[in-house]
Amino acid sequence: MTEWTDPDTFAQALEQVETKEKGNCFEDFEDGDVIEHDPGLTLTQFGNESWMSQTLNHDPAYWRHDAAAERGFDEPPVHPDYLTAATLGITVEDLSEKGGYFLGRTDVRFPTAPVYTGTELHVESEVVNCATSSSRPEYGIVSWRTRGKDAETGDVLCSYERTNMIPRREPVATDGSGAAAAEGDGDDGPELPDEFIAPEGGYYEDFVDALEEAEDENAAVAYRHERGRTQDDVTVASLPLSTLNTAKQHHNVDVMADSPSGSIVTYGDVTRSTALGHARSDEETWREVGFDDESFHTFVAVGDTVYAFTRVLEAKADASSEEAGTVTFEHIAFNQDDEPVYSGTRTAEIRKRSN
Ligand SMILES: CC(C)(COP(=O)(O)OP(=O)(O)OC[C@H]1O[C@@H](n2cnc3c(N)ncnc32)[C@H](O)[C@@H]1OP(=O)(O)O)[C@@H](O)C(=O)NCCC(=O)NCCSC(=O)C[C@H](O)C(=O)O
Repeated sequence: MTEWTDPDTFAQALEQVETKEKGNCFEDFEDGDVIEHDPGLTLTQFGNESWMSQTLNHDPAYWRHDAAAERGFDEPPVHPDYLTAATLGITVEDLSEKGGYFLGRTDVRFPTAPVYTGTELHVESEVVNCATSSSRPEYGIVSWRTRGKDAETGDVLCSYERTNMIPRREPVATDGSGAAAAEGDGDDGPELPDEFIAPEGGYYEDFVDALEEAEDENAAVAYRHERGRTQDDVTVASLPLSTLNTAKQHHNVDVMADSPSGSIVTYGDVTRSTALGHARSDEETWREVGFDDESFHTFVAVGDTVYAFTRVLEAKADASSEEAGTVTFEHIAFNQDDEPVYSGTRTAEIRKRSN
Protein backbone atom coordinates (compact mmCIF):
# COMPACT_ATOMS: atom_id res chain seq x y z
CA MET A 1 0.00 0.00 0.00
CA THR A 2 1.25 3.57 -0.79
CA GLU A 3 2.55 5.40 2.26
CA TRP A 4 0.32 8.48 2.06
CA THR A 5 1.68 9.93 5.27
CA ASP A 6 4.98 10.77 3.59
CA PRO A 7 4.73 14.62 3.87
CA ASP A 8 5.21 15.33 0.13
CA THR A 9 2.75 12.64 -0.89
CA PHE A 10 0.23 13.83 1.65
CA ALA A 11 0.56 17.47 0.53
CA GLN A 12 -0.20 16.34 -3.04
CA ALA A 13 -3.17 14.31 -1.86
CA LEU A 14 -4.55 17.31 0.04
CA GLU A 15 -4.28 19.45 -3.08
CA GLN A 16 -6.10 16.94 -5.27
CA VAL A 17 -9.00 15.78 -3.09
CA GLU A 18 -12.36 17.46 -2.80
CA THR A 19 -13.12 19.30 0.47
CA LYS A 20 -16.49 18.41 1.98
CA GLU A 21 -17.62 21.97 2.57
CA LYS A 22 -19.56 23.28 5.53
CA GLY A 23 -21.87 26.27 5.45
CA ASN A 24 -23.20 28.46 2.66
CA CYS A 25 -21.86 31.31 0.56
CA PHE A 26 -23.67 34.50 -0.44
CA GLU A 27 -24.79 32.96 -3.75
CA ASP A 28 -26.63 30.18 -1.84
CA PHE A 29 -29.15 32.60 -0.27
CA GLU A 30 -32.26 33.98 -1.96
CA ASP A 31 -34.89 36.34 -0.54
CA GLY A 32 -37.79 34.35 0.89
CA ASP A 33 -35.84 31.10 1.48
CA VAL A 34 -36.89 29.48 4.76
CA ILE A 35 -34.30 27.37 6.55
CA GLU A 36 -35.18 24.93 9.34
CA HIS A 37 -32.00 24.53 11.34
CA ASP A 38 -31.19 20.92 12.09
CA PRO A 39 -29.18 21.44 15.28
CA GLY A 40 -31.32 21.77 18.36
CA LEU A 41 -30.28 22.52 21.88
CA THR A 42 -31.77 21.94 25.30
CA LEU A 43 -31.41 25.05 27.42
CA THR A 44 -29.73 23.56 30.47
CA GLN A 45 -28.97 25.04 33.87
CA PHE A 46 -25.27 24.35 33.20
CA GLY A 47 -25.35 26.19 29.85
CA ASN A 48 -27.28 29.07 31.36
CA GLU A 49 -24.99 29.41 34.38
CA SER A 50 -21.80 29.08 32.30
CA TRP A 51 -22.96 31.85 29.99
CA MET A 52 -24.09 34.13 32.82
CA SER A 53 -21.01 33.59 34.98
CA GLN A 54 -18.50 34.21 32.18
CA THR A 55 -20.30 37.33 30.93
CA LEU A 56 -20.70 38.73 34.46
CA ASN A 57 -24.49 38.56 34.44
CA HIS A 58 -24.90 37.85 38.13
CA ASP A 59 -28.47 39.06 38.75
CA PRO A 60 -29.59 36.82 41.68
CA ALA A 61 -33.05 36.20 40.16
CA TYR A 62 -31.33 34.00 37.54
CA TRP A 63 -29.32 32.12 40.19
CA ARG A 64 -31.35 31.81 43.43
CA HIS A 65 -34.86 30.43 43.92
CA ASP A 66 -35.81 33.00 46.60
CA ALA A 67 -34.67 35.92 44.44
CA ALA A 68 -36.48 34.39 41.43
CA ALA A 69 -39.73 34.04 43.42
CA GLU A 70 -39.45 37.63 44.58
CA ARG A 71 -39.35 38.73 40.93
CA GLY A 72 -42.40 36.63 40.01
CA PHE A 73 -40.55 33.67 38.41
CA ASP A 74 -41.38 30.03 39.29
CA GLU A 75 -37.65 29.26 39.44
CA PRO A 76 -34.44 30.88 38.10
CA PRO A 77 -35.23 31.30 34.39
CA VAL A 78 -33.05 31.07 31.30
CA HIS A 79 -31.27 34.40 30.89
CA PRO A 80 -32.46 36.32 27.77
CA ASP A 81 -28.83 36.82 26.63
CA TYR A 82 -28.16 33.06 26.74
CA LEU A 83 -31.46 32.39 24.96
CA THR A 84 -30.53 34.93 22.25
CA ALA A 85 -26.99 33.55 21.87
CA ALA A 86 -28.24 29.95 21.72
CA THR A 87 -30.91 30.85 19.14
CA LEU A 88 -28.22 32.44 16.95
CA GLY A 89 -25.64 29.71 17.65
CA ILE A 90 -27.93 27.02 16.24
CA THR A 91 -28.28 28.95 12.96
CA VAL A 92 -24.57 29.38 12.29
CA GLU A 93 -23.94 26.08 10.49
CA ASP A 94 -26.50 27.07 7.83
CA LEU A 95 -26.14 30.85 7.77
CA SER A 96 -22.65 32.06 8.68
CA GLU A 97 -20.21 29.19 9.16
CA LYS A 98 -18.38 30.19 5.97
CA GLY A 99 -16.88 33.06 7.94
CA GLY A 100 -19.18 36.05 7.55
CA TYR A 101 -18.87 38.69 10.24
CA PHE A 102 -21.89 39.48 12.37
CA LEU A 103 -22.60 43.15 11.56
CA GLY A 104 -25.81 43.87 13.41
CA ARG A 105 -29.21 42.83 14.67
CA THR A 106 -32.51 44.49 15.49
CA ASP A 107 -36.00 43.76 16.81
CA VAL A 108 -34.78 41.21 19.38
CA ARG A 109 -37.89 40.17 21.29
CA PHE A 110 -38.98 37.48 23.73
CA PRO A 111 -42.68 36.82 22.98
CA THR A 112 -42.95 34.00 25.53
CA ALA A 113 -41.19 34.84 28.76
CA PRO A 114 -39.93 33.60 31.12
CA VAL A 115 -38.30 30.49 29.66
CA TYR A 116 -37.15 27.76 32.03
CA THR A 117 -34.25 25.32 31.80
CA GLY A 118 -35.11 21.99 30.22
CA THR A 119 -36.77 23.70 27.24
CA GLU A 120 -35.68 22.32 23.87
CA LEU A 121 -34.99 24.96 21.24
CA HIS A 122 -35.94 24.59 17.57
CA VAL A 123 -34.85 27.42 15.28
CA GLU A 124 -35.84 28.59 11.78
CA SER A 125 -34.72 31.53 9.66
CA GLU A 126 -36.04 33.32 6.59
CA VAL A 127 -33.78 35.22 4.20
CA VAL A 128 -35.12 38.79 4.12
CA ASN A 129 -32.43 40.61 2.15
CA CYS A 130 -29.36 39.82 0.02
CA ALA A 131 -27.31 42.88 -0.96
CA THR A 132 -24.05 43.57 -2.74
CA SER A 133 -21.38 45.12 -0.56
CA SER A 134 -20.25 48.30 -2.29
CA SER A 135 -16.91 48.27 -0.47
CA ARG A 136 -15.94 44.58 -0.26
CA PRO A 137 -16.12 42.62 -3.55
CA GLU A 138 -15.44 39.30 -1.87
CA TYR A 139 -18.50 39.59 0.40
CA GLY A 140 -22.24 40.12 0.17
CA ILE A 141 -24.54 41.32 2.96
CA VAL A 142 -27.38 39.01 4.02
CA SER A 143 -30.18 39.59 6.54
CA TRP A 144 -32.36 36.89 8.06
CA ARG A 145 -35.41 36.91 10.32
CA THR A 146 -34.84 34.17 12.90
CA ARG A 147 -37.26 32.56 15.35
CA GLY A 148 -36.24 30.31 18.24
CA LYS A 149 -39.21 28.17 19.28
CA ASP A 150 -40.07 25.80 22.09
CA ALA A 151 -39.73 22.47 20.20
CA GLU A 152 -42.66 20.99 22.14
CA THR A 153 -45.26 23.79 22.00
CA GLY A 154 -44.09 25.79 18.97
CA ASP A 155 -44.22 29.01 21.02
CA VAL A 156 -41.76 31.64 19.79
CA LEU A 157 -39.29 32.30 22.61
CA CYS A 158 -36.87 34.65 20.86
CA SER A 159 -36.97 36.41 17.49
CA TYR A 160 -34.81 38.97 15.72
CA GLU A 161 -33.47 40.19 12.40
CA ARG A 162 -29.71 39.75 11.90
CA THR A 163 -27.25 40.96 9.23
CA ASN A 164 -23.88 39.39 8.36
CA MET A 165 -21.18 39.90 5.78
CA ILE A 166 -21.10 36.56 3.90
CA PRO A 167 -18.22 35.43 1.65
CA ARG A 168 -18.97 35.08 -2.05
CA ARG A 169 -17.76 32.12 -4.09
CA GLU A 170 -16.76 34.61 -6.78
CA PRO A 171 -15.82 38.24 -6.00
CA VAL A 172 -17.79 40.86 -7.95
CA ALA A 173 -16.94 44.32 -9.22
CA THR A 174 -18.11 47.02 -6.80
CA ASP A 175 -18.31 50.79 -7.14
CA GLY A 176 -16.32 51.25 -3.92
CA SER A 177 -18.82 53.89 -2.81
CA GLY A 178 -19.01 52.53 0.74
CA ALA A 179 -15.29 52.87 1.39
CA ALA A 180 -15.10 56.22 -0.42
CA ALA A 181 -17.97 57.60 1.61
CA ALA A 182 -16.36 56.44 4.83
CA GLU A 183 -13.07 58.11 3.92
CA GLY A 184 -14.42 61.35 2.58
CA ASP A 185 -17.64 62.28 4.33
CA GLY A 186 -15.86 64.76 6.66
CA ASP A 187 -18.68 64.45 9.22
CA ASP A 188 -17.39 65.05 12.75
CA GLY A 189 -20.55 63.59 14.25
CA PRO A 190 -22.95 65.18 16.71
CA GLU A 191 -21.63 67.57 19.32
CA LEU A 192 -21.55 66.35 22.89
CA PRO A 193 -23.62 68.10 25.58
CA ASP A 194 -21.96 70.39 28.15
CA GLU A 195 -22.65 68.06 31.03
CA PHE A 196 -23.06 64.37 31.79
CA ILE A 197 -25.29 63.22 34.61
CA ALA A 198 -25.16 59.80 36.27
CA PRO A 199 -28.24 58.53 38.09
CA GLU A 200 -27.82 58.33 41.88
CA GLY A 201 -28.88 54.70 42.05
CA GLY A 202 -30.21 51.91 39.88
CA TYR A 203 -33.97 52.18 40.49
CA TYR A 204 -36.51 53.46 37.97
CA GLU A 205 -36.95 56.72 39.91
CA ASP A 206 -33.19 57.36 39.74
CA PHE A 207 -33.33 57.26 35.93
CA VAL A 208 -36.43 59.51 35.85
CA ASP A 209 -34.78 62.06 38.19
CA ALA A 210 -31.56 62.09 36.16
CA LEU A 211 -33.47 62.58 32.88
CA GLU A 212 -35.46 65.46 34.42
CA GLU A 213 -32.28 67.12 35.65
CA ALA A 214 -30.71 66.75 32.19
CA GLU A 215 -33.75 68.33 30.54
CA ASP A 216 -33.11 71.61 32.38
CA GLU A 217 -29.56 71.91 31.10
CA ASN A 218 -27.52 71.07 28.03
CA ALA A 219 -26.88 67.65 29.51
CA ALA A 220 -27.23 63.92 28.88
CA VAL A 221 -27.64 61.01 31.28
CA ALA A 222 -24.57 58.97 30.43
CA TYR A 223 -21.93 57.13 32.45
CA ARG A 224 -19.38 54.32 32.23
CA HIS A 225 -19.28 51.10 34.23
CA GLU A 226 -16.13 50.16 36.10
CA ARG A 227 -15.95 46.45 35.34
CA GLY A 228 -14.01 45.07 32.38
CA ARG A 229 -13.68 41.49 31.12
CA THR A 230 -10.51 40.46 29.30
CA GLN A 231 -11.22 37.95 26.57
CA ASP A 232 -9.69 34.51 27.00
CA ASP A 233 -10.06 31.06 25.48
CA VAL A 234 -13.30 30.49 27.37
CA THR A 235 -15.06 33.61 26.14
CA VAL A 236 -13.66 33.49 22.61
CA ALA A 237 -13.91 29.77 21.81
CA SER A 238 -15.78 27.83 24.53
CA LEU A 239 -18.89 29.98 24.97
CA PRO A 240 -19.79 30.11 21.25
CA LEU A 241 -19.20 26.37 20.85
CA SER A 242 -21.44 25.75 23.87
CA THR A 243 -24.28 27.33 21.84
CA LEU A 244 -23.37 25.14 18.80
CA ASN A 245 -21.95 28.23 17.08
CA THR A 246 -19.54 26.68 14.55
CA ALA A 247 -18.33 29.96 13.02
CA LYS A 248 -14.63 29.54 12.34
CA GLN A 249 -14.09 33.12 13.53
CA HIS A 250 -14.18 31.82 17.08
CA HIS A 251 -12.15 28.61 17.08
CA ASN A 252 -9.97 28.18 13.96
CA VAL A 253 -6.80 30.28 14.30
CA ASP A 254 -5.33 28.66 11.19
CA VAL A 255 -8.08 29.83 8.83
CA MET A 256 -8.57 33.19 10.53
CA ALA A 257 -4.90 34.15 10.05
CA ASP A 258 -5.90 34.92 6.46
CA SER A 259 -9.03 36.96 7.25
CA PRO A 260 -9.75 40.69 7.85
CA SER A 261 -9.34 40.20 11.62
CA GLY A 262 -6.15 38.11 11.25
CA SER A 263 -7.12 35.97 14.23
CA ILE A 264 -10.05 34.42 16.06
CA VAL A 265 -12.51 36.93 17.46
CA THR A 266 -15.10 37.02 20.22
CA TYR A 267 -18.65 35.97 19.28
CA GLY A 268 -20.73 39.16 19.03
CA ASP A 269 -23.21 37.83 21.55
CA VAL A 270 -20.42 37.35 24.12
CA THR A 271 -19.16 40.92 23.64
CA ARG A 272 -22.64 42.34 23.89
CA SER A 273 -23.77 40.19 26.84
CA THR A 274 -20.59 41.11 28.75
CA ALA A 275 -21.20 44.83 28.24
CA LEU A 276 -24.85 44.40 29.22
CA GLY A 277 -23.74 42.44 32.31
CA HIS A 278 -21.58 45.41 33.36
CA ALA A 279 -24.52 47.78 32.82
CA ARG A 280 -27.03 45.57 34.65
CA SER A 281 -24.70 45.36 37.66
CA ASP A 282 -25.43 49.08 38.16
CA GLU A 283 -29.22 48.87 37.93
CA GLU A 284 -32.22 47.08 39.45
CA THR A 285 -33.39 45.12 36.40
CA TRP A 286 -36.92 43.70 36.57
CA ARG A 287 -37.43 42.25 33.06
CA GLU A 288 -35.72 42.52 29.67
CA VAL A 289 -38.09 43.79 26.95
CA GLY A 290 -36.03 43.99 23.76
CA PHE A 291 -33.01 45.21 21.81
CA ASP A 292 -32.76 47.25 18.61
CA ASP A 293 -30.20 48.78 16.26
CA GLU A 294 -27.36 46.56 17.45
CA SER A 295 -24.08 47.03 15.53
CA PHE A 296 -20.63 45.49 15.84
CA HIS A 297 -18.10 48.14 14.93
CA THR A 298 -14.78 46.37 15.21
CA PHE A 299 -13.30 43.03 16.26
CA VAL A 300 -12.69 41.87 19.82
CA ALA A 301 -9.93 39.26 20.23
CA VAL A 302 -8.19 37.26 22.96
CA GLY A 303 -6.46 39.75 25.30
CA ASP A 304 -8.89 42.61 24.56
CA THR A 305 -10.91 43.94 27.48
CA VAL A 306 -14.63 44.66 27.11
CA TYR A 307 -15.95 47.67 29.04
CA ALA A 308 -19.39 49.32 28.94
CA PHE A 309 -20.85 52.81 28.63
CA THR A 310 -24.54 53.63 29.09
CA ARG A 311 -26.66 56.51 27.89
CA VAL A 312 -30.23 56.74 29.23
CA LEU A 313 -32.65 57.73 26.48
CA GLU A 314 -36.14 57.54 27.94
CA ALA A 315 -38.15 56.45 30.99
CA LYS A 316 -41.87 55.61 31.00
CA ALA A 317 -44.10 54.55 33.87
CA ASP A 318 -45.85 51.78 31.86
CA ALA A 319 -44.58 48.26 32.53
CA SER A 320 -45.87 44.71 32.88
CA SER A 321 -45.89 45.11 36.68
CA GLU A 322 -46.62 47.98 39.04
CA GLU A 323 -43.30 47.21 40.66
CA ALA A 324 -41.39 48.53 37.63
CA GLY A 325 -41.14 51.27 35.01
CA THR A 326 -39.68 51.00 31.51
CA VAL A 327 -36.32 52.53 30.58
CA THR A 328 -34.64 52.69 27.18
CA PHE A 329 -30.84 52.73 27.17
CA GLU A 330 -28.14 52.97 24.57
CA HIS A 331 -25.27 50.68 25.58
CA ILE A 332 -21.83 50.94 23.99
CA ALA A 333 -19.21 48.25 24.55
CA PHE A 334 -15.67 49.53 24.16
CA ASN A 335 -12.16 48.12 24.40
CA GLN A 336 -8.97 49.00 26.33
CA ASP A 337 -8.17 51.62 23.67
CA ASP A 338 -11.60 53.26 24.20
CA GLU A 339 -12.78 52.12 20.74
CA PRO A 340 -16.50 51.27 20.48
CA VAL A 341 -16.90 47.61 19.55
CA TYR A 342 -20.69 47.24 19.93
CA SER A 343 -23.65 49.57 20.31
CA GLY A 344 -27.37 49.01 20.59
CA THR A 345 -30.52 50.19 22.31
CA ARG A 346 -32.08 48.14 25.06
CA THR A 347 -35.50 48.48 26.61
CA ALA A 348 -35.83 46.99 30.07
CA GLU A 349 -38.23 47.17 32.96
CA ILE A 350 -36.45 48.59 35.98
CA ARG A 351 -37.65 48.06 39.49
CA LYS A 352 -39.25 50.96 41.39
CA ARG A 353 -38.11 51.78 44.90
CA SER A 354 -40.47 50.11 47.35
CA ASN A 355 -42.54 52.67 49.30
C1 LIG B 1 -16.60 43.57 9.28
C2 LIG B 1 -15.81 44.86 9.25
C3 LIG B 1 -14.31 44.56 9.19
C4 LIG B 1 -16.18 45.62 8.02
O1 LIG B 1 -15.55 46.84 8.07
P1 LIG B 1 -15.54 47.83 6.85
O2 LIG B 1 -15.07 47.16 5.62
O3 LIG B 1 -14.80 49.04 7.32
O4 LIG B 1 -17.00 48.20 6.51
P2 LIG B 1 -18.29 48.59 7.35
O5 LIG B 1 -18.14 48.37 8.79
O6 LIG B 1 -18.67 49.95 6.90
O7 LIG B 1 -19.35 47.54 6.79
C5 LIG B 1 -19.20 46.77 5.62
C6 LIG B 1 -20.53 46.79 4.88
O8 LIG B 1 -21.54 46.27 5.78
C7 LIG B 1 -22.59 47.23 5.95
N1 LIG B 1 -23.04 47.16 7.36
C8 LIG B 1 -22.30 47.40 8.43
N2 LIG B 1 -23.04 47.24 9.55
C9 LIG B 1 -24.28 46.91 9.12
C10 LIG B 1 -25.50 46.61 9.78
N3 LIG B 1 -25.59 46.65 11.11
N4 LIG B 1 -26.56 46.29 9.02
C11 LIG B 1 -26.49 46.26 7.68
N5 LIG B 1 -25.35 46.52 6.98
C12 LIG B 1 -24.28 46.84 7.71
C13 LIG B 1 -21.95 48.58 5.63
O9 LIG B 1 -22.93 49.50 5.22
C14 LIG B 1 -20.98 48.21 4.53
O10 LIG B 1 -21.71 48.11 3.32
P3 LIG B 1 -21.01 48.49 1.94
O11 LIG B 1 -20.53 49.91 2.06
O12 LIG B 1 -22.08 48.32 0.91
O13 LIG B 1 -19.90 47.52 1.73
C15 LIG B 1 -16.14 45.76 10.49
O14 LIG B 1 -17.48 46.19 10.41
C16 LIG B 1 -15.95 45.02 11.77
O15 LIG B 1 -14.84 44.72 12.16
N6 LIG B 1 -17.06 44.73 12.43
C17 LIG B 1 -17.05 43.90 13.63
C18 LIG B 1 -17.55 42.53 13.25
C19 LIG B 1 -17.54 41.64 14.46
O16 LIG B 1 -16.56 41.58 15.19
N7 LIG B 1 -18.67 40.95 14.69
C20 LIG B 1 -18.81 40.07 15.83
C21 LIG B 1 -17.88 38.88 15.74
S1 LIG B 1 -18.17 37.84 14.34
C22 LIG B 1 -19.46 36.83 14.95
O17 LIG B 1 -19.89 36.95 16.05
C23 LIG B 1 -19.97 35.80 14.01
C24 LIG B 1 -21.17 35.05 14.57
O18 LIG B 1 -20.75 33.89 15.24
C25 LIG B 1 -22.03 34.66 13.41
O19 LIG B 1 -21.87 33.56 12.92
O20 LIG B 1 -22.82 35.52 12.97
